[in-house]
Amino acid sequence: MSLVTCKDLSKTYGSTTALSHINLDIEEGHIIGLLGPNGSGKTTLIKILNGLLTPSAGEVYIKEAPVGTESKKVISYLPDHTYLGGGMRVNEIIDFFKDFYEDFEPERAYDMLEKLQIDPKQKLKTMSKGTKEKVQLILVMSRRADLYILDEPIAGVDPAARDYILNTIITNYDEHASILISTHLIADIENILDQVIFIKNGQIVKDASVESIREEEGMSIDALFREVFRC
Ligand SMILES: Nc1ncnc2c1ncn2[C@@H]1O[C@H](COP(=O)(O)OP(=O)(O)OP(=O)(O)O)[C@@H](O)[C@H]1O
Repeated sequence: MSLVTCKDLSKTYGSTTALSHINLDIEEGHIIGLLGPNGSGKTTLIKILNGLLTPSAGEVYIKEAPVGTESKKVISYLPDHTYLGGGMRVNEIIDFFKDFYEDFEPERAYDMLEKLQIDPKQKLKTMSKGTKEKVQLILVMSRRADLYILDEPIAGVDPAARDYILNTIITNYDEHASILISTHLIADIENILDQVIFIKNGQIVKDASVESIREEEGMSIDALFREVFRC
């Protein structure tokens, strides 16, 4: 089943066109990189998929239904900024997630916290930026969702922890789920991707499997990105 379908989707902010006639299909069982330069429309697209922005034109379906309460239940979303109240302890946030999301599995969250040596009793506001990001990613990946949408998941995380986190991402998701990851850290992440979407000035300029790109272009995704988007 198609997890995401966008038909002729456009978004404008006043006179700025952020997305222009996007047609997109995301199927089950893929890890997809949403890649593009600054201001190309990645966050706008992600916010529309999560119902935080409404399209100016076109249609969006999540599992064949319009974006709404039901689609929010099947998408686990990591935004590009901190959204959790700083005064809470991690274990309190875990309790909150457990009440809020039927598909949240606390034991997975505690297991990942332990591996990353994060104390569940610690308050968020006393944590470093990178640790806070790790906590948020752990929470998002501890749901049994159909679609994970991660907006810049590893930007503030140190390189040693990135490997663990990426490994956690690929080992913790169900084979019927898909993950859409927006990032500028392509070299770090490309080994776990099997599909990439290149977006430029609000338009999709490439939507292909990583395998076909490596075969046809004979280069890494990082190298191709630098070529396509050379300034
Ligand atoms: N609230 C807003 N009001 C007006 N213009 C906006 C707003 N949000 C985004 N834009 C514009 O829409 C375009 C797409 O922005 P968007 O944040 O989606 O890009 P992005 O690919 O996520 O960028 P980055 O990689 O820098 O995070 C840009 O031209 C941006 O200036």
